[in-house]
Amino acid sequence: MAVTDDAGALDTETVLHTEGLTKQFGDFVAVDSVDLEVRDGEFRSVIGPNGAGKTTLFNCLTGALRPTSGTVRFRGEDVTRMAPHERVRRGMGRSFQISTVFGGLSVRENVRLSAQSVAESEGEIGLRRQLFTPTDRFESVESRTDEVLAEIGLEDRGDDYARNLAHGDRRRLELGLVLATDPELVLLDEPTAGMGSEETRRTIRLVEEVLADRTMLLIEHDIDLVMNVSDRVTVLNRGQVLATGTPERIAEDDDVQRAYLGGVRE
Ligand SMILES: Nc1ncnc2c1ncn2[C@@H]1O[C@H](COP(=O)(O)OP(=O)(O)OP(=O)(O)O)[C@@H](O)[C@H]1O
Repeated sequence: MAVTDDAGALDTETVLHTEGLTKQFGDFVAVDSVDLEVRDGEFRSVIGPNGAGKTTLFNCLTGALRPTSGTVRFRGEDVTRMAPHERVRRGMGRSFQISTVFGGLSVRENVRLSAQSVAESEGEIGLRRQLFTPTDRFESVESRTDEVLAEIGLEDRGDDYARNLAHGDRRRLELGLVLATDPELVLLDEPTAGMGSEETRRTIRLVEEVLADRTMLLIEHDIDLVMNVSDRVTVLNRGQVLATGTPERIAEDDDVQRAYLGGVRE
């Protein structure tokens, strides 16, 4: 029987909540009435076979795509029709399969640009911080940049061109760009796409290490990879939520076994 931990589970504070989220391309329903509820501090993975609708769902969450119907709420606020940068400013940080690092800029400049994108102006941290977290933890974009460089372990590489970073360090920098926006919720779309198995494991460890204290929604193709790091796993199949539950329950779920593990994967 399918596990459905999401249903009505609003006991802990909800960070991200989708209801009936649907995206059609013509007659084809890529994301089909998805209800998701991600709780404060949770590490949630969304997995599914090729074509399940994971990236389309991700794009509806970030605002890159407008859903056909349904809602996306962040901290209770309806963000369904909000532009991507507005969501980032509210605390929905995201990272894509495609690198957003500028090779011709220094490591520091890359991080600073990202920090600045959520700041109203130099020396001032953005809307969300002013509204919700009156703290002097980050006095300026510069101090935020320093902090991020330390968090990702690249403080000694700040002046190097990003293009000169080794692959692993580049991954660190990519996560740093997300961190620089000080996200409350981190949305990651297949951060290990195109990697070999060892590098994949290293990257997932890095995600855990760097982003451990944030609420996470990780889109991932590889079911095995997310089992050790996730609090809960949501399985998508043909655009629909097949099951949501702890990794242990998902591993035992018959529907998941059939749809996902039963040879649908490449
Ligand atoms: N812009 C588009 N126009 C038409 N169909 C699309 C479009 N984008 C995605 N699709 C279709 O929607 C379905 C879901 O695609 P999506 O990329 O979201 O799946 P996925 O789970 O991320 O797959 P993968 O693991 O292969 O990346 C696929 O059948 C895809 O062909």
